[in-house]
Amino acid sequence: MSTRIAFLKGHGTENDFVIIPDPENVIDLPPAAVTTLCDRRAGIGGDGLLHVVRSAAHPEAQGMAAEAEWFMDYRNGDGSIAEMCGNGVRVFVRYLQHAGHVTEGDIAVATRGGVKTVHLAKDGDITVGMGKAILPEGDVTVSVGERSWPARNVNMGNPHAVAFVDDLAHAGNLFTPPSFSPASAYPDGVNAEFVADRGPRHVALRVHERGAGETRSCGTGACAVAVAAARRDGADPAVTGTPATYTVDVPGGRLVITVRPDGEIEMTGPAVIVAEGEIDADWWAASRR
Ligand SMILES: N[C@@H](CCC[C@H](N)C(=O)O)C(=O)O
Repeated sequence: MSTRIAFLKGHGTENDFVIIPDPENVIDLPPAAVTTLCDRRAGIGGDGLLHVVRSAAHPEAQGMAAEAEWFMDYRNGDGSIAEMCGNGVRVFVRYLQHAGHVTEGDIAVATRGGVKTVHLAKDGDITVGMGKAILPEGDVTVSVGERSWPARNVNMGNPHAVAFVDDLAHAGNLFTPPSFSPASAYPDGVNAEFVADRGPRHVALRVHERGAGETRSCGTGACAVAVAAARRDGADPAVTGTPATYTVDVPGGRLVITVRPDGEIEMTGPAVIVAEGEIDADWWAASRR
């Protein structure tokens, strides 16, 4: 492996990522390397890492290579692997555009949550076909400090627990993860969204992400929230036959989510490349000892 490793930094509604372009999948990225790169003091800093690999070169994506040239090998900032990242997939495609790998149009991206179609315009916001949500049955309670709320399970490829609250401040500082009852509800961990109403079809959320802590946004989380809100509001498109569009404010900006009668979900939001550079070879070598 060459010691010259390129990186970029990007964000989507301030959910920020270290981007490591590695088309042929030759860079060794064990969890410790990911945590070091995502460290905000000793590394580059990010909620997660987007490892950009050709699908044909990655064992987890070879089966999707005929449909999607590129695989988003997404890692959480703590080094763990997640199935999907909604903000990440927009930033991933913004990177592909920046690098000249794709131009405007519909871009298929392989993820662990399946192939996603991303609509890319020359500039402006990016729309992603996020697929359908699964709503596992089961009563779950989420607690922060002295407060508890019922939570709705929504799986967007990755797991979410959505709780409607009167005031986002009631979720506390979220320095520690919320707790769940039953404690066995999420054996693989969960992303927890706390949601407050802002107006008709307009909500705001805070999120505690599995593998990252509180972040400024979560794209899959915003989709999970729109699905849960539509059910709560009697606007479930599967029942009404009419699409439901929700504006979801996150601490880092705004996402717009549309749920269609067939269950397909579209997410629209920004994606920004902030910087690019080269990782210092000595730092990289020392950080891996
Ligand atoms: N921020 C992401 C979600 C990233 C993965 C999540 N932390 C998990 O472990 O499932 C998004 O924008 O969807």
